Amino acid sequence: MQYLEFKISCKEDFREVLIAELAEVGFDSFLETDQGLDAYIEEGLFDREAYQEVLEKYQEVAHVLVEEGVMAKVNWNEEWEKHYDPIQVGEQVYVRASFHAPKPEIAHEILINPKMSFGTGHHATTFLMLSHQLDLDHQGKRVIDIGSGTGILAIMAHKLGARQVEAFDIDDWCVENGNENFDLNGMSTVRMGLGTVREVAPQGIFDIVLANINKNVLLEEMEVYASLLDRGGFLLLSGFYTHDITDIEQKAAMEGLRLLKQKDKDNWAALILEKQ
Ligand SMILES: C[S@@+](CC[C@H](N)C(=O)[O-])C[C@H]1O[C@@H](n2cnc3c(N)ncnc32)[C@H](O)[C@@H]1O
Repeated sequence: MQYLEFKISCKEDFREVLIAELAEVGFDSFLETDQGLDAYIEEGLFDREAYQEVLEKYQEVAHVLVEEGVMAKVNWNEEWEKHYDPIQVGEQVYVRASFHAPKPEIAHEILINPKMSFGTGHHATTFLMLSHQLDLDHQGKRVIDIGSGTGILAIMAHKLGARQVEAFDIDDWCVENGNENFDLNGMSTVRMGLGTVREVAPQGIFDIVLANINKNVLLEEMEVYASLLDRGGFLLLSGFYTHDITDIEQKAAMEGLRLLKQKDKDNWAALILEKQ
């Protein structure tokens, strides 16, 4: 597989935001550098217009240093080992890779070897979703994770006692990596599916629906999420900014979902909504 590499100069404060935006248009790997970011995308997936739209949005803070150079596949495991530190969420959750030392004193340890997928807990949206999950009783519950990335939220649900966990993502690299992470966390009976919620068309009804994607996808798919939930069930959403909460809340209300709780970090928001 050939990759395009973009060297983007970017102020440190905006790196996370830019990574999230570029991930949405198909970039799947990032390395932070002294000057900003190196961002990578599979050659066949590169959509110049979508990429330029993101950079234009952040033109105050980001510019391309060097246009793409086609390169051979990078050894991401090696790169991740250099750049990925464990992270703790509250008192009870510790996210680490298999090459980090364990912390047995913490209640829930999540093993993530991220490779090319999004979801290590470092990004505010993942962190907020995990924090919301800790506030919800998962014991014996049916949980579905839409846009699962590394599978981190699905794994959290399993660790918190969910009896049924389903997960899927539109990116086949995430599916491959997610399944590896499920195996690492004792979830080898759970397999990540490939596709959008409409394509996968999950069967049955759920107590908790998790979706950390982006504003447009969430608004567009909200009615499907609502239809998957049992009455009294919870929808956890993230992937949008605090200034988008009203739009998300209004759309949710149209689908019979009431806002229960909100958290934010670095301008990113995450909500818990309840199905009426
Ligand atoms: C922001 S990441 C979240 C990953 C992980 N769930 C987390 O919380 O860290 C969003 C993920 O959603 C996937 N995605 C984007 N659009 C999607 C869609 N319509 N349906 C399912 N997955 C989607 C992306 O491939 C990406 O892995």
